[in-house]
Amino acid sequence: MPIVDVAIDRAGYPGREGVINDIHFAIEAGELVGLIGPNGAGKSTTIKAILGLLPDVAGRIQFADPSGRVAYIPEHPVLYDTLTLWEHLELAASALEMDAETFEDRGMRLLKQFRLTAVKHHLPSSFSKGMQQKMMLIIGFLQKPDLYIIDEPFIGLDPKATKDFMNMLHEERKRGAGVLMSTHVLDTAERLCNSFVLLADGQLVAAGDLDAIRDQCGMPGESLFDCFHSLLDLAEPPQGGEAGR
Ligand SMILES: Nc1ncnc2c1ncn2[C@@H]1O[C@H](COP(=O)(O)OP(=O)(O)OP(=O)(O)O)[C@@H](O)[C@H]1O
Repeated sequence: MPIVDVAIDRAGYPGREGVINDIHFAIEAGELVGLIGPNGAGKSTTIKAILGLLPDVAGRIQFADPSGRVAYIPEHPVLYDTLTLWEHLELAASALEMDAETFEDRGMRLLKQFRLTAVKHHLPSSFSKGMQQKMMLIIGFLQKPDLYIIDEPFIGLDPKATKDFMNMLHEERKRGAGVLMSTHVLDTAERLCNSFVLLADGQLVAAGDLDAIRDQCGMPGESLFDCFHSLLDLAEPPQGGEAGR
């Protein structure tokens, strides 16, 4: 059984119930699934549905281990103005009921890997965007979860940090963790993800590995970027002007 089997028939918000419809996919152990789609396609709504944050979800979201851990790393950092970086990690560790020795060891190692040891006792509210994002990633890695759900990790990270982050994620996948990662950076997604879920206008447009996506748009050998745009054109014919008539 996959780490999570997502079968959302319909989900949305109070007063806007059908934002996403018929979104079905699974995340297997060790998989990195890219959640791709234009602005407003329903990526964050899908993530919220999986996390159980929406009041009404028609369908079924089934975890292999219902008591397993899910680490959600949001696109926008969540910071406490008066806590230092290390205190943020301590807060996360205490919520996870992690023992002090494991926390100290893992926390220090992650600070080193993300090159933040020197600012351990600084306030993250004074950090750059990328440094704040690294802190959120560290909090995610601290948990060693069964499933990572990561919302757009690449925008704030510099190339070195991106590489370090991907290496760490690779190690976690070898351990058996699954990853769902929403991103607009399609060339990076093409290199890293072994499977894709393409959304447009709240619907699943295509899903599977790159070859399956290529088959679905009839473009063998093409890039994810080109397949994605071809599928979007099919899903949403141009509107207005001559083309829309
Ligand atoms: N809290 C909310 N209440 C009502 N509608 C919402 C809410 N959040 C999002 N929506 C609507 O749901 C639709 C999908 O939005 P969502 O945030 O899931 O898209 P997205 O694919 O994550 O977009 P982006 O790439 O811009 O982050 C949009 O039409 C948006 O206006």
